[in-house]
Amino acid sequence: MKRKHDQDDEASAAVAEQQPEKKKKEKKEKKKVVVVAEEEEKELSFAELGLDPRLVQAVAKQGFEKPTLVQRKAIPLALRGEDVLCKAKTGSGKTAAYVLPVLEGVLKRKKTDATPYTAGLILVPTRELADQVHKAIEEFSAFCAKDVTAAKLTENVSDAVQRSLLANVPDVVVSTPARAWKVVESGALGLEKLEYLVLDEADLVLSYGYDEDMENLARSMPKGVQTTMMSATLLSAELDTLKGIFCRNPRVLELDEEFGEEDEKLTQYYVRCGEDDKWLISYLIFKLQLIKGPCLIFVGDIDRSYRLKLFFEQFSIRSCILNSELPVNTRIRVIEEFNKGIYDIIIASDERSEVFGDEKEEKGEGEGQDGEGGEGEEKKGKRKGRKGKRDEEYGVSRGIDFKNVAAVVNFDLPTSASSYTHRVGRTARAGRTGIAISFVIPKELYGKHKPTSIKSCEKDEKVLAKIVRAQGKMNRKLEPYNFSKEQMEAFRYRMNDALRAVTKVAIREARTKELRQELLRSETLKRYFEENPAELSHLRHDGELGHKARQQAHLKHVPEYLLPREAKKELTKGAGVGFVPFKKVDKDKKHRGKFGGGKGKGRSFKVGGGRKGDPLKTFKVRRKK
Ligand SMILES: Nc1ncnc2c1ncn2[C@@H]1O[C@H](COP(=O)(O)OP(=O)(O)OP(=O)(O)O)[C@@H](O)[C@H]1O
Repeated sequence: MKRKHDQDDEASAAVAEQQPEKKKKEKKEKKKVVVVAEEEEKELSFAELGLDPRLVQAVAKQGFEKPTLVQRKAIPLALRGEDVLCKAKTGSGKTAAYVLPVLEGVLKRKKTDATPYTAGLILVPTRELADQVHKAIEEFSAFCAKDVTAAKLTENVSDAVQRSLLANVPDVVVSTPARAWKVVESGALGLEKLEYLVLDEADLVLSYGYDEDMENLARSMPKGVQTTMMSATLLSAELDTLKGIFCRNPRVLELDEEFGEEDEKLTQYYVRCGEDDKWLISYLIFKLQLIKGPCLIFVGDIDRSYRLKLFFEQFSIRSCILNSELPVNTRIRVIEEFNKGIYDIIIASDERSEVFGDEKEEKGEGEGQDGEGGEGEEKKGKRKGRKGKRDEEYGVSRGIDFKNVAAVVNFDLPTSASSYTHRVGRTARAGRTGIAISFVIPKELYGKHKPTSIKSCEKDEKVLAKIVRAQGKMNRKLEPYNFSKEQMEAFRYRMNDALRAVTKVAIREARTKELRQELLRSETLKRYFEENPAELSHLRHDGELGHKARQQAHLKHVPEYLLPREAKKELTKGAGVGFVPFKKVDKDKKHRGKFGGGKGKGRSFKVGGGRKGDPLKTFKVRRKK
């Protein structure tokens, strides 16, 4: 990729020659940043950061009492006009850290110059994220809506509509790189007066195959655009590429190290078990309500998500699906409804970050020898050409602010440590506590239960080792859990019954049915169907055919005699928000927040409603020695 500030080849070669010098200088710079950061450690308020009172008012309206670490560090630098390259953990408040300075800049300029032009461009890797960032801008500019306007370019709208949206000359545009380039190329969006550029989830913006769009966009911008780049996971190679393209001398903020173990709000467990056991354990966890509160379950692919949903339905466990096949409006609606508390369980297949997660990491950690590197190459080949019904701009584990998630369950482990970091980052956000549970298939058990086997789990143990290392670098740790086999066995026949009912045909039918329903709901297709009623009736008629998973009434209830005494109590108490522990509650430890939780080894969880018992205790859950 070419540099925005210097596209001349000779100059680039000269820059390359100066690399060692540059690196030394950068090292010094980085040290300088850490020192600056320490000096600024005083906990400033939003007003003290130098923000416009209208922005401060909006921030207060959202209930933000004081800036988070990343906001305290990044906002002053950005307000001073510096380029910022920032790595801070998931859920730490990066959105406000980059949005507020852009809004501040626009407001300040408008006091003396009201000329309309697009001054800020915020690039994000997915449409869901663009929608979320746009909403955040609307909230932060609630008290200055007349002075700052923003548009997002990710709606499923026609080019004409998008053109008219841009004809109003929004101050800030939020988009994926592909869409931004499309409108710049068509002349609908002018970047000649651009002042602020933000790349959120910066590493992913590169790895999503947006290279060409980024290159084109960089060429269309004036020199000296102030650039901010944010991510929770940035490897040094990516940092270098991004710095090379967009920044001259960015201030680098790496905020991970500043979190000690005592600050940790995320509790992480992994469960080593057989392929069918994870279905059994998941059934128990959700049927016995051992996890309460909103929960995200990640699975390896789309078919698997429907399979798990249908499997859960056999037991009357309700869940909804999120995947790249669903129309973008549906995905956004699902996220909104989950955040409003309409659904408690989302089963998400995170195909997109799965596809690109490994390559970077293999390179970054120098561990491409285990066979995954080759797979990466194959994936790379697919990257540009992969077109079809799945959305190329989909992603749920990156950046989406699912609210108050009590637990993230990696039903299928992701294939990279960075993908894991982002998935578990959907919980324990903004200072709340959260829990992550990951199923890991030991090598000797992989492929032993064909009906539930999935290729992506073949190297679970190797991936787990990488995850443990990566989390260790962030002062986080994963702890093992073992479930008592004997206690689980009583439920196994029910699980097998349910699994048998969820046939491939039932999955296919569920998948097409859901898609069909969403298409019928789609606003953009309404007019088309009005004009083509025959197509609509065909779609509806089609919906009446096909197969369903066999419904088995006896599975919907857990018979009394199967229930461990304490778990029975939980079921009859009804749903209450709170996490029910996997182990004995230590009476000496205090309740630490809405979902319970604590820190360090031997941490304990408050049982919802102050209950004494621990239902999972009855499963003889124990930590491995
Ligand atoms: N100063 C603050 N005080 C309280 N809550 C905050 C503050 N800043 C942000 N939040 C809240 O924290 C949550 C996470 O913020 P945000 O989505 O910006 O995190 P992030 O760092 O971008 O996460 P990710 O890496 O997953 O993208 C949001 O719900 C947001 O409203």
